[in-house]
Amino acid sequence: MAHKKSKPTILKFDSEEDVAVALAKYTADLSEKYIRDKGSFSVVLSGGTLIDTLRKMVEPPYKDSVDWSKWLIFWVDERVVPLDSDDSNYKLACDGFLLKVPIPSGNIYAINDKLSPDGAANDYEARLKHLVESKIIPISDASGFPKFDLMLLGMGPDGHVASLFPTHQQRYEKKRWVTFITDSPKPPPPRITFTFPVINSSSEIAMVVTGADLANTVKIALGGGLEPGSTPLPCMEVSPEGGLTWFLDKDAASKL
Ligand SMILES: O=C1O[C@H](COP(=O)(O)O)[C@@H](O)[C@H](O)[C@H]1O
Repeated sequence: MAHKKSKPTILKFDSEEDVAVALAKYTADLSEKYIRDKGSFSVVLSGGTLIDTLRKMVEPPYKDSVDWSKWLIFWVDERVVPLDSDDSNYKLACDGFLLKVPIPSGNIYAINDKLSPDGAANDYEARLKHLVESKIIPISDASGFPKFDLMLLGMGPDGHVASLFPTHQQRYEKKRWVTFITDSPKPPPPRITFTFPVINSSSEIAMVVTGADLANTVKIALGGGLEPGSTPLPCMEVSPEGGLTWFLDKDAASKL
C-alpha cells in the first residue's frame, strides 16, 4: 500500500561542523525515544561522508549518555569487498564510529563478504527475514516491508542514495528487500543495497548532505529544479512513513 508523502523538514546550517553537532543531537534524541518506547533502536548506516559527519556521537555527552547496548546496526548499502578493505562501508563505520562505542558485536549486521553480490543480497535479506520472524525488527503495517527506526542517508552528486543509481533498474525494485548491482557507476562496482520499499518503510530518515559539489543536486531535489519531463533522481524518491529531515550545510544549500 502506498503511503502519503510527508513534507520534509529542511535544516540549513552555517557549516559542516554545525551539521555534525545537530545530527548527533537528533540521533541521540531518537535513540532515547525509541529505546524508551520499544526497548531497542535500529539504525541503518550509509557509507561515504556520513560516517565522518556522525563523529560527534562518539564524543561527550553522547558517548556516555546513549544506551549503546540497545542499538542494532545495519547498512543501507554495502560494497561486496572483504570487510577489511578500505572500500568497505563496514570498515569505514568501524574505524570512524562503531569501535568507539560499546555496541554489542552481535547487534552489528555486516554482510557476508565471502559471497557473490547476488548471494550476499539473498543472504542479507534472509537474515532480515529471520530478525522479523524473531520479532527483533517489526514489519510495517502499511507496506509489509521491514521497518527500521532510523536510516542515515548520504547522497551522491548524481542523486543516488544507498546504491540506487539514476540509470539502473534497481531503483524501481518493488518486491525484494535487498538487491545487488555489479556495475555501480561509482567504484567499487559490486554492491548490495536496500530497495526503496524498505527504505521508505522507515520510521525516520535523515538525508545528510554537505559540500558545494552537491548544491545543484539539492536544488533539483528540493528547489523544484527538475527539468520538465525528466526522470526524478533517486534522492527524490526518499519518503519514509515517519519524518524526513534534510541536514544541509551552507554550501550544499547555496542554490536553494
Ligand atoms: O557509494 C556510496 O555513496 C553514497 C554517497 O557517498 P558520499 O561520499 O557522497 O557521501 C553513500 O551514501 C553510500 O552509502 C555509498 O556506498
